[in-house]
This record gives sequence, structure tokens and C-alpha cells, in this order.
Amino acid sequence: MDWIRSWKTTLFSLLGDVPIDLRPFISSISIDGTSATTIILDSNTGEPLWRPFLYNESCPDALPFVKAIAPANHTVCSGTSTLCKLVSWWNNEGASKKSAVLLHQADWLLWFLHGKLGVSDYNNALKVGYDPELESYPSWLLSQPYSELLPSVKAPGTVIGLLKEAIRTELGFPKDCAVCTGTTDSIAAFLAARATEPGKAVTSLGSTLAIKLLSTSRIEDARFGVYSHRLDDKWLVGGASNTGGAVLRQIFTDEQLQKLSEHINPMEASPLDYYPLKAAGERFPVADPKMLPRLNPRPQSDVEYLHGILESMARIEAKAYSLLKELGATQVEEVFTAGGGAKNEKWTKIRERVLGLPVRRATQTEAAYGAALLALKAKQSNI
Ligand SMILES: Nc1ncnc2c1ncn2[C@@H]1O[C@H](COP(=O)(O)OP(=O)(O)O)[C@@H](O)[C@H]1O
Ligand SMILES: O=C(CO)[C@H](O)[C@H](O)COP(=O)(O)O
Repeated sequence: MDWIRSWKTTLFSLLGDVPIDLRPFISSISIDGTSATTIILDSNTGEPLWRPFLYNESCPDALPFVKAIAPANHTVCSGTSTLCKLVSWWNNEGASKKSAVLLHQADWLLWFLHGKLGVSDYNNALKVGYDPELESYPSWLLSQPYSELLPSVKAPGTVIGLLKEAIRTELGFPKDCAVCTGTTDSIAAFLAARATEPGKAVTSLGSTLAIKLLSTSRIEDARFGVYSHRLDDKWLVGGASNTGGAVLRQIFTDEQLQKLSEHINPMEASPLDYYPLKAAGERFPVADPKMLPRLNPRPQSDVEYLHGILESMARIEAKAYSLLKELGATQVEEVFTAGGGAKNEKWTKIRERVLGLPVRRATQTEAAYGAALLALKAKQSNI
């Protein structure tokens, strides 16, 4: 899969999909992307020096080097962290490369629009080691030889510059169309849900199962894949499991999911006990790169099978929320759902029963809506 080409093609086809009559009103653009999806670029040409490292890719070879420099259980002390990807590349390829820069998926796509190479946001930069509380990279990271690759970091929803003139004139966007720093996909989903009080949480049921709980306390423990993103003066505590929709899509089409779900009685507990994963490796609430998928025994009935999978995913979600409480986060009171799984009302009812909490579909379930709110906020604060 040529990810680089597909992401860039998708960006410009989306821009081209904006209705002509709405284009003069596009005053600000931001992008959310999968967290820790990492691209190493030539800082002179902007050309990728290596294939991208995807969000759930693990680089265990780098983990001992990262653990040797970072504080115990720091967010970067996970094989899937951006820092492990950077160190792995540096140890295998990078030492010979002088002019390189690291960007995350959202940063790299935004660069095509504003043209200033090397700018990120403190959500995307968390997993390379940026400290959003200090608003700087820590000294133990800046003292490393590869620190010269680290991007500059701004708050999410900060204007970086105006849309490049050539793109602006071709598309017919306004002269003052701003391009702003973005965020990660599960934070964008949280923003889209407009949950503003501590104790409110958003579970993103997309390809993965990502949890964000608004907390007054910052929690970080790589032993369980738990970290905190900054949201203004509060913290979004959580993590991302490798369970989720990507596992469902391996087994059922969206239409099958919809039809089979109609026959599930959500008030009846499924006796099936799975750990649904696409492949070996789990990030949260168990951080185990060797954890194997468990999706057997498969019953004759696909309705029972799907019920067992959805209930098992709900048990993982419940374990995640109780772990956050054990680690000192604000007690969860209500869960909003974002992502493709939010449309499944039977799953919502299964989750309410297993979590023992009110679970509601967010009014806006698309993460992109949250990115648009960031762009709006940036434009309003820049006037
Ligand atoms: N009715 C449904 N019930 C549960 N999951 C669903 C349903 N329809 C789609 N999905 C899942 O939603 C996922 C897509 O959601 P989406 O938020 O677009 O994911 P992402 O943005 O991570 O790619 C797919 O993996 C699919 O399996
Ligand atoms: O699973 C993912 C992709 O869907 C990402 O890892 C997800 O974005 C979680 O990372 P973060 O908490 O940093 O947003």
C-alpha cells in the first residue's frame, strides 16, 4: 500500500469535493490524523526518506534505547510510540542522514497547504516525547543526537499561515483562508462530541477502540498504555486498544453488521469470551506487543458470534475505564460514542449494561467535525 500517495491524493480530492458555492466561505482549515503515524522527511526537499510508520506499528528494537533515556513508564516507553519509531529509523538509517525532519500524518498533510516544513501540535507530538505542560521537549530528549529532527510544536488549532496561493486560486478559496495546527483522530472525536465537564468521556469506535476521559488530573503509565493529552487547562486521559472496527471489518461487511445486530438481544449477556484483535499486539488497557487475538470458538450462528465479539469489546472498554479510575483519573460519569460503531444501537445497549454507565451517541460522531471546530477556534482567536 502506498500510504504516502493515498493520503496526499485523498487530501486534494477532499478539497476538490467542497461545493463550488461554499468555497469562498472556507476561512480556516485543520486536519486530524492517526496518532503516532510517523513520517521522516528530507528537511530540504520535504521528500520522505523512509516509508511511514503507521499508528499501531511497533518498533521493539528501539524500546531499550528509549527506556534508557526516558523517565520510568513515560508515554514514549511503548514500542508503538513515535519516539521508538524515530530511534529505530535513526539506529538503522538515520545516522547518515543530516537534513531530516519528523512529522506526523496530520502535520505532513497540513504542510502541503501552508508550506512551512516542521510544524506540529502538542497532541500529535505527545508520543515523540513533547511535554504539553512544560510546553517544551524535555532535556533528556533534546540532548539526543536525533533531537534535531523534532518538529516545532504549537497548540492545536493555532494558525500556521495562509493557504498556499497556488492552491487557493485553483480551488477558489478566500484570500484570508488560514491553515491551522491539527490534532489526533481520537481527540478530534472528543472535541466533536462537545463534552466539556470532567467525568465525561468519549469512546471512539472506529478501526480501533480509543478512549478519552476528561480529567482534572494528568495520568501517565506506559505499563498499561495510559497517557494524558492536554486539552487547554484539563487532561484527556486514556489510550487506544487495537480491538475495534478493523476486527469487525475482517469478518463482516457493514451491511451484515447492521442486519445481524437487529437480532441481538442486548440485555442478555453473551457467554462467549474473546479478545478481538486483527493481529498479535495490544496497546491498552493491556500493553502487550505479543498478545494474540482470541476469536474462537466460533458458534454456528453469526448473530451469536457478533454478539460475543461486541460484548467482549465492551468488556475491554469497561476494563479500560476502571483502570483509569484505579490510576487516579476523574471518575467517568457518562460516555459518548464516536466513530462508525456509534450507529449500532444494540452495541450501545450492550456497552451500557457492561459499563454500568449511561452511553449516548455523540451528536457529531465524525472526528473531522472536531478538526473543523479547531479551525474555527483558530480563526476566531486570530481575528
Ligand atoms: N453497524 C455497525 N456496527 C458496528 N461497527 C460498525 C457498523 N458499521 C460500521 N462499523 C465499523 O465502523 C468502522 C469504521 O468506522 P470509522 O469511524 O470510519 O473508522 P476509522 O475512522 O477509524 O477508519 C469499521 O471498522 C466498521 O467495522
Ligand atoms: O488508534 C488510533 C488510530 O485510530 C490512534 O492510536 C488513536 O488516535 C489514539 O491515539 P491518541 O490517544 O494519541 O489520539
